[in-house]
Amino acid sequence: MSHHAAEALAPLAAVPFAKGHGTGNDFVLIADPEAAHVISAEQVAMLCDRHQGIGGDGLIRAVRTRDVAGAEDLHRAHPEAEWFMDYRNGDGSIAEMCGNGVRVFVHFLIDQDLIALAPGESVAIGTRAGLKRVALSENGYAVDIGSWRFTFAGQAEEKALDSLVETPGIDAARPALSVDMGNPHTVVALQQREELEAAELYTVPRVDPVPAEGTNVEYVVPSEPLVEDGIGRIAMRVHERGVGETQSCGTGACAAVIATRHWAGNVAADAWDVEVPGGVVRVRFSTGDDGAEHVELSGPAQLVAHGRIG
Ligand SMILES: N[C@@H](CCC[C@H](N)C(=O)O)C(=O)O
Repeated sequence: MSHHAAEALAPLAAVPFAKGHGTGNDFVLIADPEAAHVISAEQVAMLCDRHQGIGGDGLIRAVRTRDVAGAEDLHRAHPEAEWFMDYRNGDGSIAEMCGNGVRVFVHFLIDQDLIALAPGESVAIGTRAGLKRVALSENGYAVDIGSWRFTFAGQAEEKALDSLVETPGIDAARPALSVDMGNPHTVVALQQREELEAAELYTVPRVDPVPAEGTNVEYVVPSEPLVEDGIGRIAMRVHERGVGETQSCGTGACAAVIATRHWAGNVAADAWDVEVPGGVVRVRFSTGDDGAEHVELSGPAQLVAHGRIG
């Protein structure tokens, strides 16, 4: 670690952390039950650095919802959501939501004895994209991501749909749909598996026009057949806003299924398996208590290490 990094991280010296992942989307996790730590964007970027830090696609701080500035309404409306997922991308920027992250977050809360969760129960978690319920499932953890909408640069749904994305390694711009999952996504339709493999995701893809809040970009290819035994199947790679290429993106997988279902017309699939470089996550649709279509994401969550900073 450089002298500068050591100095910048000094206020966090000896703070315990865990390292975890969900299908290879990896995170540094810090429990902050007393809201004692202000972690700057620079400190997040240093901790997430894969060469000179712990390494991670993002950093997640577990803090009580009542202590989060900006979460007052959420706390009032849902006092049962004791814990808040304070999520930062690897570059230190703030993201509203992380589908893989919230599963790993709940696993971490259990690991730290901050909550207990029995099969059949769910826990309410505060996020910048609102309340999310997470339950144990036969597929690891399942989170109700909530409702979604097509979006584009703040326009209404009817005008929302198309954009073009240029990517090194792919010979021409490809059509894309922007989907708001609480955080922004642009899903790019590729024609075959070879294209998915050829896409070079070391640089930020050129999305035209660029959505106002920036975007995560998912590249998707349908399996053949698209639906087998009632399960839809797609393969996906992702370039995450504030990170770069990652091995998985949970909200991105939900957006990828929504876009694929739209492109494919009426698809009779109860559930969808999304193959990502780090594994497989499952996406299901249901009608929520609010009458809107909800998206459920399920998949594994693992902790691989515990340590102390500094
Ligand atoms: N990997 C996440 C999404 C993390 C946030 C994203 N990079 C953003 O800026 O919106 C997921 O699993 O959903």
